[in-house]
Amino acid sequence: MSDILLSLSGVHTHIGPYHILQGVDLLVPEGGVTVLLGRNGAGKTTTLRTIMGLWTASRGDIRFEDQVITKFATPEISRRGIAFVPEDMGIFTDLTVSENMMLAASNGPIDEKRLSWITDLFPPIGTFWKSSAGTLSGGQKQMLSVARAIIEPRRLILIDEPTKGLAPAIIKSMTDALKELKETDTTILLVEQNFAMASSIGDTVAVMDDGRIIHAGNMQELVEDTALQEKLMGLTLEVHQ
Ligand SMILES: Nc1ncnc2c1ncn2[C@@H]1O[C@H](COP(=O)(O)OP(=O)(O)OP(=O)(O)O)[C@@H](O)[C@H]1O
Repeated sequence: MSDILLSLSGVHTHIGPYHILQGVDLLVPEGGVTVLLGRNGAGKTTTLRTIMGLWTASRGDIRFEDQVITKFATPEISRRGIAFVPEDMGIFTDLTVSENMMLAASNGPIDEKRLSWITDLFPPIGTFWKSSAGTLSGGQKQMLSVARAIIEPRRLILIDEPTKGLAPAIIKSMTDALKELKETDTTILLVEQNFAMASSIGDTVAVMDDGRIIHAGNMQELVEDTALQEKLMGLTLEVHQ
């Protein structure tokens, strides 16, 4: 079995008076892609935000590598090598693509070799380097958002629905880029509702509903087990095939 890079055990998160995560148990093995599936409102984004310290778990433990990080502040979590690509992409639309990238590089100047790898991965980053990020298409903004997150090497990247609202050709470019990223030392925890995309890239899968994980296992097993798919799909998943 692979080593576990990140684990959540019995994690509860309250947002104001609302009890959103109700005992999340999740294991993210080191290397490859873990996909988090589930219907709208299941708690996927809240799970990512809780890992990142943007919400603080009211109960339970989050362990990253050999440390409990549950109560760490977001900058500390980020320093340990976890990056977050939020659903709204979090880019600065008034700044140029290059300024967006420079601001994302917290350890000083951008490493040229890494930047050239990133522009190979996402060609629009190079093409529109001097353009305002606000003028990019939805797919290009999404690419910029992922590019910012990986401007420095990361141990783990949390990506929230990177294909939402994108055209099929752009979904393919994004999927190809994430496949290449997963061949590096970066582990990916991906929230994705597009099962065709999720199953083409995922190694392990967890399905959420009502603030809990209701299924966890190998992605290939879920792909082959149509009865289980139907049971989970009926409950939670949108299938785009
Ligand atoms: N800031 C907030 N204040 C109050 N309730 C919230 C807040 N953020 C999320 N929630 C609620 O928490 C629940 C889980 O939301 P979350 O965004 O984690 O779900 P999700 O699985 O990511 O769904 P989606 O695919 O729609 O983003 C929902 O019922 C949502 O309304």
